[in-house]
Amino acid sequence: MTTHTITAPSAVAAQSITKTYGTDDTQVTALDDVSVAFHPGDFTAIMGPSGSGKSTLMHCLAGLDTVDSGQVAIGKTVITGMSDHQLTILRRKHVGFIFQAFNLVPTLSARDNILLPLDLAGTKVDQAWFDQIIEVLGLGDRLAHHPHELSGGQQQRVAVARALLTRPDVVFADEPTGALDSATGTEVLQLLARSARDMGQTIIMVTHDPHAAAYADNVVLLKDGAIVGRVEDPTADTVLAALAELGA
Ligand SMILES: Nc1ncnc2c1ncn2[C@@H]1O[C@H](COP(=O)(O)OP(=O)(O)OP(=O)(O)O)[C@@H](O)[C@H]1O
Repeated sequence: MTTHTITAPSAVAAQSITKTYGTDDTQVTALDDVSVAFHPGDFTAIMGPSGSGKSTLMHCLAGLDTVDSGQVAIGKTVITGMSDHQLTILRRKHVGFIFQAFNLVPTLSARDNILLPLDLAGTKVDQAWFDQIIEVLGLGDRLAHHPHELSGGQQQRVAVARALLTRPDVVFADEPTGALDSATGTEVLQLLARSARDMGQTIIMVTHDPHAAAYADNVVLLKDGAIVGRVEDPTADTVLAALAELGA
């Protein structure tokens, strides 16, 4: 694999990325010359009105979608221009995902779901790290259970464990509490905040919920495919005010 290194100490960085969908009069500029860097150990929320480009940005940063121009780097590796195969391998080792719908494999136990990315990457489990994550997430007595035997919150904790186990450069969380009741959602958000604070995990979370964003260290605000602001040390109130200013 050909890799290029960049000097910036970012976990993830985008340099002048542009992404359009469609052609001619149906053309939509989903991302318009976006540059942004996410520092190691930071928990960042991406917010903005519907259609502002949040999902597109996350997909481009994660190497799930290509950019028209500009560059994306994960860790020290520029991923722009990589083949699908190269991206798949890179994602297995360097990126974790947490989705609203959990995306667990129904036929596998919680333990095997958590170990799946390591198995796919052919990497040996770091048992001490596994034990620590399981303890922090309170999953010790649930490891033999299958997803349908777990509550929504437990399933999402399994998804969080799966995302953290490879010690990825970055975890992308897409509305991770969208399918959870508010108490369980709070628990998952606290775990994410803790994994950033205590484990140095970089987390980028797309959310519509100002209360969820308040668990992040900072919020990046998108509008019409461009970054239009940031909220540092957000609270639900400061995020709501910033969104109101955007007309969201
Ligand atoms: N596959 C696609 N084909 C055509 N247009 C698309 C595609 N994906 C996204 N878009 C358009 O790109 C723009 C940004 O979409 P995106 O899904 O990134 O926004 P978002 O902020 O995540 O929205 P939401 O909050 O509603 O999920 C929108 O105008 C959308 O219609």
